[in-house]
Amino acid sequence: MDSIDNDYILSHISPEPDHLYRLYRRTHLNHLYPRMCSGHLQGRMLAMIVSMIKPHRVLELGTFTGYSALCLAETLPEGGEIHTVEIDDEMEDELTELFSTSPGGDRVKLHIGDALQLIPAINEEWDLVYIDANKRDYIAYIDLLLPRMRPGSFIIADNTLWDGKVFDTATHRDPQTLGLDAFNTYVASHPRLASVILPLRDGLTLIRVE
Ligand SMILES: C[S@@+](CC[C@H](N)C(=O)[O-])C[C@H]1O[C@@H](n2cnc3c(N)ncnc32)[C@H](O)[C@@H]1O
Repeated sequence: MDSIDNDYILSHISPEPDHLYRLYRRTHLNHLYPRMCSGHLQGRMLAMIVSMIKPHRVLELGTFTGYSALCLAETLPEGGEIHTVEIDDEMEDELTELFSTSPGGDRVKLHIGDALQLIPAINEEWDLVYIDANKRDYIAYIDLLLPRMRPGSFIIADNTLWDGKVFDTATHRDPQTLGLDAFNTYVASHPRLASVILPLRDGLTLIRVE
């Protein structure tokens, strides 16, 4: 296989729900760095993972415009909740409006603040965590999360291949690349974590807590 045809994939997977298509377009029209928004393929992957593991308590670090939070909420079992943490307080009004008007949004609890402060402050045990906030802090997130995660729970970490820069840290010495490379090494050798890196979009690591 020479290259991946993204259009082929997108036309042969479950369609993107209308409200998410509109949110993706709005994100591209109104926000800097719209590439941060998950989009169709990754969004369907997140909804699929939730439908497979049926988590009751989900935590997302890094909400941005709410696309992935709504995907995670979509297939939650009855009584399930997703808590999502965003540091940018300018997003609060937009996200509050989005979650109060979107399918599944009533299952999303928004927290504005720094994930490093909020992980210890939210009093829940997590069945699934989606890490997509500050790329320099992924190891710190894992260390704060593990005391609140039982064996058999899962973590998904996004951007773990970082546009391929982690393959060549002699050339790419920026803090995000180094942080993600250190995270990949940390996870691979952690005694409580089993992991697999999927080369999906910017790299998605699936982790099972043992
Ligand atoms: C890649 S975007 C998230 C994209 C979103 N999860 C999605 O898939 O559509 C990363 C977000 O993390 C937020 N962020 C960065 N550092 C953070 C921190 N320390 N705590 C909480 N959020 C943070 C950024 O403001 C940004 O909105």
